Amino acid sequence: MLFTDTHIQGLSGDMLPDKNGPSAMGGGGQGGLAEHPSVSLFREYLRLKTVHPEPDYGAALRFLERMAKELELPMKKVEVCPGRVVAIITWTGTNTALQSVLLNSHMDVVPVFQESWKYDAFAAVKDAEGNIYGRGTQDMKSVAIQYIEAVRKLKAEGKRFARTIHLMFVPDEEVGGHKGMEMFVKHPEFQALNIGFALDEGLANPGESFTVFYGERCPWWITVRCPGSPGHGSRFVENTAAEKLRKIINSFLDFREQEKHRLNTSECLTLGDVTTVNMTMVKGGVAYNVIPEKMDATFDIRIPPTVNLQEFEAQIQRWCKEAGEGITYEFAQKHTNQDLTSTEDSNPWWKIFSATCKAMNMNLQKEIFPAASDSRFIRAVGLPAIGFSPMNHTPILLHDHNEFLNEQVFLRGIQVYQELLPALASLPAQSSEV
Ligand code: MET
Ligand SMILES: [Zn+2]
Ligand SMILES: [Zn+2]
Repeated sequence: MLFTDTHIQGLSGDMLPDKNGPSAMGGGGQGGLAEHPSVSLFREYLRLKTVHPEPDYGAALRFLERMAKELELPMKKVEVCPGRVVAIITWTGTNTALQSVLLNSHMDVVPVFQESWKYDAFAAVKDAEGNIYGRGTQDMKSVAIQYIEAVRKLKAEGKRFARTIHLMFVPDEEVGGHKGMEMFVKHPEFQALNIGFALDEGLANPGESFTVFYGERCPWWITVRCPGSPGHGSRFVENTAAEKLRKIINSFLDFREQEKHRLNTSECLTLGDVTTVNMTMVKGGVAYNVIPEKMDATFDIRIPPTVNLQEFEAQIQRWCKEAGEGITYEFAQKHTNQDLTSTEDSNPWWKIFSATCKAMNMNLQKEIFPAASDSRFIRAVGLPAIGFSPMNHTPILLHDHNEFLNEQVFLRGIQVYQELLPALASLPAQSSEV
């Protein structure tokens, strides 16, 4: 469906919460048309520097407090560890005995290489086509604002649903979630939310379809350490670290080549169905003419749910053994839960989610999420979760230079949640709940 100017204006008119609401934050717009207040709000959130390595979570939390106030909903803050706060805005349902719907988003974003960007990555510049540039436009500040704006609209219409809806904003997803969702799912406050189903981030789709994710690859971040004999750089020293490192790199990257070939020669495979391996750091050495006593290589490996993880680790052990004496490895990230969320009609949450999308003429492509999101921690505690960011006709640019999202695609996403939330939050009581 396409927006017309009238339609956008119509939406904006009744979405103005008050004079001090997001409309006051305005920011131009094209061709003399006032910018939609939801777009202005999105751009404001993009300008908050929640970027690693030192995200300004304070700014994000102040922003969210303001949102909760505007929505007239309570916001709870749970400090999972020092300086790491999870914020939850709750719209309580009429039947609190029922399980709730979780709308999750992370507040943090990854760093940028500013020299390679067309615009300041934290200025949220909008070009003449309505493309909004900024770190987090796709990953995933858009989704956070879409949740908020959909709830704002539904509340303004006087709606109320049986099930409670929680809007959750978590820190540190981009650095592994250890001080964020991984900790929070074990917290009593998480249990207390009584969640039945979760939505979290997905990926853009360049075509007309929308991609939805029912599982994820397991991220393994591994550093392999190769010890060796030191000596003068002019000699043929035996047992050097570099010789071992070369074999390690060859084993890992040969496997990378095989998997790449498998993906490229099979029509039915997507990135989420094969194992990727990338060497992301190499360390070692002190001087030109000193053979070092150790060298390290770090790999980012993503393993699909179909792979046997014990066998995969045994393969890594063989590679290390074959490369020489004394090689060790350690993990900075080793997720092992391979649970999937059912996309059969026997899963009532999936059934209502997919039927609601279908009713909006949205075509869904089901895939395994090739990267990792906080959904993996939600699934690991036994809850169903779907990764979904309503962005079609959009190139996949997360973590990339010039990440952008078009304002019309963004606004359409709010309408998508305006349909999805009532459907999910009105799902009748299930036999497991009574
Ligand atoms: C492995 S932790 C997740 C960080 C980020 N979302 C990624 O996929 O790289
Ligand atoms: Zn993300
Ligand atoms: Zn990311």
